[in-house]
Amino acid sequence: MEVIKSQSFKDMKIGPLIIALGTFDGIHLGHQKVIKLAEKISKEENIPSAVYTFSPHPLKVIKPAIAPDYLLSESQKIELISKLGIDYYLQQEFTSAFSQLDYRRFVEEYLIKGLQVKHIVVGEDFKLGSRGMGSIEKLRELAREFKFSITGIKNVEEHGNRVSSTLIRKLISLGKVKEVPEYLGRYYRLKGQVIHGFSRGKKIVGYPTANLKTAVNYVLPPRGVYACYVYYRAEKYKGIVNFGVNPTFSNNRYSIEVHIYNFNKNIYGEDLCIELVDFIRGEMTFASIKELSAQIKEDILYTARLLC
Ligand SMILES: Cc1cc2nc3c(=O)[nH]c(=O)nc-3n(C[C@H](O)[C@H](O)[C@H](O)COP(=O)(O)O)c2cc1C
Ligand SMILES: Nc1ncnc2c1ncn2[C@@H]1O[C@H](COP(=O)(O)OP(=O)(O)OP(=O)(O)O)[C@@H](O)[C@H]1O
Repeated sequence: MEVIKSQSFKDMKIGPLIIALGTFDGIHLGHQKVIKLAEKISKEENIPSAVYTFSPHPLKVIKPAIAPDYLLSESQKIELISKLGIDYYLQQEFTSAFSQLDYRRFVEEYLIKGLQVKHIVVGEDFKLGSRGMGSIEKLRELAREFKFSITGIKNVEEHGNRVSSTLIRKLISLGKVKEVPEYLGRYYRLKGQVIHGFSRGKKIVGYPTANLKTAVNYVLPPRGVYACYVYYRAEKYKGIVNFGVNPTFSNNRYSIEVHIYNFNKNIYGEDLCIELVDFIRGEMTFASIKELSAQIKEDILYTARLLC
């Protein structure tokens, strides 16, 4: 898959293309259906496929106060889209000027004249352009005028809920990580680099932990302990991760730290990916380090049985 990032795809002569359009933070079950259909049409018509997406998240520019944190880093998003067989990843830099572009000009100048788009796939309630004026009905009118095709996919739902990035963010922020795969299609994954903590884990508490500096500002679950799988250099391990400020100690600093089972390598500076499987307990303040260590021991035994 070719990755192209640009402020304007107006003059980018890479078409004709079949595109899936949207923000796509998560690549959840709804997104996957949209992208897979674009890929299928691309094969049938023998025209390359593209995912046309925006970065940063449009709300970071339009309404920063309510802009969400991310479900995916850029590299995770690119990897997932590439696995769906798409030919081009087109990342539109979402600037304030771009946010004011109305949907008609965007379609005409960027998609039709620029990229020579032949078919657009979106969700049926997708809204495009300045103030979200470009509904699927409006896009259908433009499709007739500019002679391209458009497919609006019926909402993918699970348990009566429309699958959306917003819903998945909410589940995570409520600690309901176990329910996430039903909408996301996989466990929620956070990627990061192992950095130095206070070096208390192994020496004082008795359990070594890898402190993670995340690749992006991920949506975070409530402070506490979670069962997880850990990926290190393509190997999968069981793990237990603590999100919090370690209130038992006085020098508080927010950290994401994971204890990997049966593992004793020095991995400072290396990349890890953790998959959140289940909530174990909230973060607690212990009267002594001995009590904290005893609780962690119990957490580790309990979590080992839970992960298979
Ligand atoms: C499974 C697990 C559970 C933890 N639970 C708590 C907790 O409830 N309260 C707390 O103060 N610290 C908790 N910790 C954090 C320890 O205090 C932490 O590992 C220690 O401070 C090491 O920090 P460092 O990596 O900065 O050296 C937990 C750590 C792990 C691995
Ligand atoms: N559940 C779904 N079913 C079908 N299509 C969907 C679904 N969710 C999103 N889409 C479509 O996938 C594309 C990308 O979605 P986008 O990221 O913009 O929205 P979203 O997942 O609903 O996120 P948010 O919750 O932030 O609105 C859009 O075309 C959108 O309409």
